[in-house]
Amino acid sequence: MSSIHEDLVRSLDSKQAAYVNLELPDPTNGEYLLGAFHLVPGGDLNILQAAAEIAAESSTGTNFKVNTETKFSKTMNALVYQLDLERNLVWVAYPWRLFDRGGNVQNILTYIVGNILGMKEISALKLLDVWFPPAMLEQYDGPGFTVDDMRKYLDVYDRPILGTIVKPKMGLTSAEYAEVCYDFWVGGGDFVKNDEPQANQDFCPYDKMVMHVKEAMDKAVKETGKKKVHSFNVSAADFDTMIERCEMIVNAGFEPGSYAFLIDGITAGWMAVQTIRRRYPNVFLHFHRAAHGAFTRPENPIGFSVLVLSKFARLAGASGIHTGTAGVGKMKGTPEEDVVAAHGIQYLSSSGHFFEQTWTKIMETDKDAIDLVHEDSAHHVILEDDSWRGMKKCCPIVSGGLNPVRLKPFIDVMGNVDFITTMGSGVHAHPEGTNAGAKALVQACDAYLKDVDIAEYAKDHKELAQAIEFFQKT
Ligand SMILES: O=C(COP(=O)(O)O)[C@H](O)[C@H](O)COP(=O)(O)O
Ligand SMILES: [Mg+2]
Repeated sequence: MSSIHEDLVRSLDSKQAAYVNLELPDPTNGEYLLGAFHLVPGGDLNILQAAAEIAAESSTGTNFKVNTETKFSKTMNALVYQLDLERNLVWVAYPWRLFDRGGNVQNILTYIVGNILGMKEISALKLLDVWFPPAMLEQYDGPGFTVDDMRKYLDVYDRPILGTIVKPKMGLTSAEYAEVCYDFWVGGGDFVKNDEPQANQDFCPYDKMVMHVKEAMDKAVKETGKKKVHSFNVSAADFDTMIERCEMIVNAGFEPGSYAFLIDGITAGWMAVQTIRRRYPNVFLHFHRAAHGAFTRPENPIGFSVLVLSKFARLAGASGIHTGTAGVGKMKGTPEEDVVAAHGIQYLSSSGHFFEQTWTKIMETDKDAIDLVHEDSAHHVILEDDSWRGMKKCCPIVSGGLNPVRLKPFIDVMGNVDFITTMGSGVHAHPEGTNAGAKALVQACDAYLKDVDIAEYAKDHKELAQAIEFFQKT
């Protein structure tokens, strides 16, 4: 241990010392969930003292050593096990026996990004990356219905699933709403989502919206001969209403695979996410992350990263989560944030900001399973049979502010096409309207797949030419 670290350890009081072990033999021995935090002390404490207070408050402790602790309770203490003083980074190991049994994600978050974000002892505290041991992954659902299942339903492979959000965000009647869906679908789009606040507004009653969407989808499928998908926001005031909305959709005659359930995962909550995952394992669970910016924006010193949010969404069973456009669209974001998050949830094994996460529940002893694991051409680890052994993939959903002109620039940053893109203004602001907007999106995707520059391709694809003219000038 370096002398600086020895000095810091000597500065700990007896309570703090019980939450630090800079010589923890093997943090990856399977007992611990690991977290890497950026931490700047906020008061008189040095970084190790502050980190110890964080470890205490986010596991078994409080601000004073209590007389009621026991020999066993001390074994549940989180432990600060690594420091990087240059970058103000601290690593904490959480005995995952601390967490509620039965695969409860909100319980973990209550510990590791709960009270500690409010403590006086920090002026900056951000959970940048998290690592789950294989034995822990066994306890969590992971996704049920994946984007691969959606691809099979749509018969769409080797390209992004092309989607939109109906705009205006709110204010259309249910019939007007469904008409926009129809225009997009017959323009060649695959996937339409409710916008994240769409619910049971008096001017667009939920039951009528569902019914009109079904009619529009049937018409579009008949005319195009292609399957279509609609993602319904089922977030609601309470679980009964949420389930009622799900059942309304299930009983409206939609083909299995043609609908997804959208949950505003942060404002509706993790229990809503996991309830839907468990009640409807064969429905694509679409995690919209409205309000995530309060925690994840790169300039926010207190919160957690897009990668952390996305990893927990996969653990909870989201089939897809919005992971951002890496700054190509309208939202704040960078490739280091958004693309790392996207790769962190769509592969079986990937490098995060600080941890290599392998999403297999394969135990070392499960030798026959190991040879099912191999690498694809991009050296991403994939599991031959994406069965119980591996936690299924979670699909990046890429949206905010994209348009046909920005599709290729985003793909170039993303490095693959295995995502769903949902463009709102990028379709409905097209000078010739939604149907032309959809055609422009399809044409931009075709140009990409044919490796033709969109300006070239636009020469004999008018909707794309109009989109370039319109979106490039803005
Ligand atoms: O309605 C939209 C996008 O509409 P538009 O395409 O008109 O911007 C989504 O709610 C944002 O994608 C959320 O952002 P993110 O996807 O980053 O979570
Ligand atoms: Mg939206």
